[in-house]
Amino acid sequence: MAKESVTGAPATRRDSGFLLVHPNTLSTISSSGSGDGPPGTNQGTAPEVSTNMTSPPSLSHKEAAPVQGKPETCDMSTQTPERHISFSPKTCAELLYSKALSRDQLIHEYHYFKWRGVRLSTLKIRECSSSDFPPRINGELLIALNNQIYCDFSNTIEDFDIISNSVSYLAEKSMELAQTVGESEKDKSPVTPNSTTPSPTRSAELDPDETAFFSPRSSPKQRLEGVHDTPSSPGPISLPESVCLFIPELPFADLTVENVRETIPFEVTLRGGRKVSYYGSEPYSYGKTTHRSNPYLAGPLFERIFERLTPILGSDFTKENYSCLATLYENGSVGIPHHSDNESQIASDSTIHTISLGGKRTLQFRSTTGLFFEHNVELPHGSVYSMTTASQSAWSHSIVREQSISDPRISLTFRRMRSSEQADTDSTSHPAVERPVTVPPIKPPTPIKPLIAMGTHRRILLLTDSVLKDTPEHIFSRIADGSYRCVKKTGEMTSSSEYDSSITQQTFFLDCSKVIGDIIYITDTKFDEENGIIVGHSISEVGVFGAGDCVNIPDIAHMTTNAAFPIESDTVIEIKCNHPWFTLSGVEEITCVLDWTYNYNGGREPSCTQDVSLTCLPVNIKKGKSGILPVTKSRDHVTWDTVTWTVLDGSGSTILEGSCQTDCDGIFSFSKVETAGVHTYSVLIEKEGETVSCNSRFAVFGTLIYFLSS
Ligand SMILES: O=C(O)CCC(=O)C(=O)O
Ligand SMILES: [Fe+2]
Repeated sequence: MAKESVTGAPATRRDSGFLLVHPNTLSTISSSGSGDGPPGTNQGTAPEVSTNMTSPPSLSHKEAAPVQGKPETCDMSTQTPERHISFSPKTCAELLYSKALSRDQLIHEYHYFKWRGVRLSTLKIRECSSSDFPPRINGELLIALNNQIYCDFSNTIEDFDIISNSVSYLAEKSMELAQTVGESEKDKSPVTPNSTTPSPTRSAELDPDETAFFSPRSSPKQRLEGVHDTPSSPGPISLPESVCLFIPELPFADLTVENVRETIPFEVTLRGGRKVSYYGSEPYSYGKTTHRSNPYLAGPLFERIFERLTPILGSDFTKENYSCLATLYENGSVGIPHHSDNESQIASDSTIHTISLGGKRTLQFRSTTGLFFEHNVELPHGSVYSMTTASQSAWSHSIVREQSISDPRISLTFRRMRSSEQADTDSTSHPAVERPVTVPPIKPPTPIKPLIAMGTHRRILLLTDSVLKDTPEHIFSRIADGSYRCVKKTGEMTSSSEYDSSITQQTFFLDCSKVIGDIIYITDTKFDEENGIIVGHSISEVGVFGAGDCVNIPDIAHMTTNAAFPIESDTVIEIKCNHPWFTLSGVEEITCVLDWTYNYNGGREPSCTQDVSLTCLPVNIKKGKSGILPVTKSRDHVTWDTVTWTVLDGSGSTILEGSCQTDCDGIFSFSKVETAGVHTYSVLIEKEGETVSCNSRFAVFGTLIYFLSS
């Protein structure tokens, strides 16, 4: 007996998030419209596809037909099988919600589906923070899987009876198996639980009174047969014989519900309205219910049951070995939810045999691992079905509630229990259900070729060392679509007193981690140590577009990276900042800022008209030092204006010239000046028609300029 509910398992298929996987084509297959789809499934809607996908292999599905000479499978269906499969809820849950699934794996899966041409349209990768990134991808995968991915294939459960941690693996695997489908079914040999040499029943030996429950009847057939089932989901045509078998004919057709009720008291009522009585030498607990050991009732009922079944099921089918849970379902509104009888008190190799009396009810099997299959098996009055150990480890079963049924039903379920001594000496619980779990290796799919990079997967990471609280937003507004989202600021200074000029080089790493299509903008703040002023910001841009398609637009000279271009999408880029006014510290993680707050210049957007002051600024550059020539005053004023500046010699000839927008803020940087040759020059600074001339003395060596005095 199992728990009353299966944690996490959906109540209905419709609710369950079953996954339909069609890895090898996304082009034409739609759901059958049978209503079996998962929530949100676009039934009948062709999924978004990549046009160059190959067609699915065409598969022939066998009609369900009993195989002669061996036990029948459980199939009475004449339905045409659906041409897709789904994964069981457990597998889905493990796959999509497992903590074991790393972020990398999720990203891997994500890209797998992208690569397969599945449009993961709702994922806003760039809008997520690192903490909710995996769930978002999970959600997206779930949607994608539910809606768009189908597998054209049918096979028996064993082949897919795996607990997967990789959708892509399953998808690839299913493609392989799709090629061989059909063959394996044919070759399956039946599993016959406790098969025995039949012997005649001994009912004739019973006291005439004891036979009152039972009509005289012929010997039952002495073998088990596969039950007949109706697949209620796409999947194997028959319920595998390794799951459930019937004793042919109806061994207890002569035993009525009323007969049994006269003997069995059904004193315990369980949740859902089932009434139970328990008999057996060992106690039995399931869910919150515990049954103490309880001797079998004397009298004809159990005597006769064992007499009839032992010859069929095997000599160990005895009252000593087997317990009986008798369950009364007063009518069709009482059922038993999906569960597996996998309690540790049940012997690991016990087949569970059930006599079904009264109203004809439906026994439903669902696979719990690997692919999803669902089978309905009708339980007519007087029938006996046997569930194998496999049925408990890889399947759940339930008695479906059917409101229209008014007849009561009684089931007598026999389990071989482990003895107390066994239980004491063997502390391992449940070998029966601890079947080896094959966790397929996470097999990387064929290398992901990004379908498109630029503009499609665009995410922009802004890395800044701003000495201000936040880097002004407009600094990044040059970025074409303005779609920057993420800003990384570490080691930022909050005041100029924190500035450490001894830091001349720092290295940080930027892990692009397969985020294809990223554009990474790296900003820095220029800080005039001598004057204690911030003189501007700069941006470096790195595009990560996947193999063969990368760009680097270094905008500033003082940042270098180790990255050879093009950059592979999973490259770790090392960026060195080797100027004294940088105070970048390590960048380990990327933080996405969703609620960007503009906090530069007291929140005021700089104005392009008022902020640049064209004045001759004091310059103090010493020999042996690097430095800057401030051209504009920019502590609080940063504009879009383009400023040009020219260094002129005494004769008016241009010695040096340059221009910058205010995001580089009119500076000109020096390398170390080792030798000073003294000359007098003038500097002409222009901005939007305004001109300022500062007559200053500079020492200029080649491209080096050394300021002497104004
Ligand atoms: O009533 C039945 O046939 C099934 C009962 C059952 O699954 C159980 O007792 O565990
Ligand atoms: Fe059960």
